Amino acid sequence: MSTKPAPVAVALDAQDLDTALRWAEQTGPYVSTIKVGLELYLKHGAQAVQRTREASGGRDLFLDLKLHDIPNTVAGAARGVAALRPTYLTVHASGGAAMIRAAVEALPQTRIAAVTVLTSLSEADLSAVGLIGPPLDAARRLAALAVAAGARAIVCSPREVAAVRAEVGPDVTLITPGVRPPGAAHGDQTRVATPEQALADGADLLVIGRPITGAADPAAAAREIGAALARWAAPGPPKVDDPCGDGGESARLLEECE
Ligand SMILES: O=C(O)c1cc(=O)[nH]c(=O)n1[C@@H]1O[C@H](COP(=O)(O)O)[C@@H](O)[C@H]1O
Repeated sequence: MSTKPAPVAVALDAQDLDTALRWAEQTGPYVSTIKVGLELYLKHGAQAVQRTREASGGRDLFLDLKLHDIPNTVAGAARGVAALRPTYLTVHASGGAAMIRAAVEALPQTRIAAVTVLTSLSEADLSAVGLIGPPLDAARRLAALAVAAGARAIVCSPREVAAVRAEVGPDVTLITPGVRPPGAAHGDQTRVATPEQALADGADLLVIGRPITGAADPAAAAREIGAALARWAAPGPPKVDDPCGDGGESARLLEECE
């Protein structure tokens, strides 16, 4: 059993601070990072960040505020959270180059992470909002734009991470939500893959919420995911789980065996 923190950001998506604190404490030993997002931050603010970080044992902080506004406002918002010293802060890449650069310049010690195409959106959802074509094309285009504007991290679906890696090179941190262990419910996520596949395709950090926090025992769930990733990283086959039980033929994407 591995107890080394896995490259996982556990999403503490709760409105109840005690619940978030419990999750942070339970999962902290097994994950590298805690993610505080809109649900917790808007209800409890900076104290939720400080307290969950403490409860996690001082894990890295991924502050997921998905800023998306004019450059001046985003710069001000980024400066407003500077005291929290987040490792990562998210902005929407579709806010454009000037907005991304404003965040980067406002918070030079933080890796500004540009969100490309939300993992909940299908190709049909995208075309309904006027983005015609496969999500992969938009993700690649937005990632290139964001990195050129100074973003040092990109958030994308694990389905697109290999193409995004090819686009932005080795030095950018690639973060993938939409990660589901074999058999886990997808919920509102559409473009998903397994933790092992996401790493195999080049992800540096996996964002995982409900498969951990929705488990009867979040500590055990986080530990199990970490152990599976450690097994995967160990030398020798097999390298990718076989959730379909077909010898790996359709192991690449979970939906192919559902
Ligand atoms: O920026 C994010 O973290 C993010 C981007 C994205 O495209 N999709 C996405 O699900 N997320 C976040 O990742 C987490 C995923 O949670 P689960 O679906 O419960 O694993 C949530 O906190 C989302 O806000």
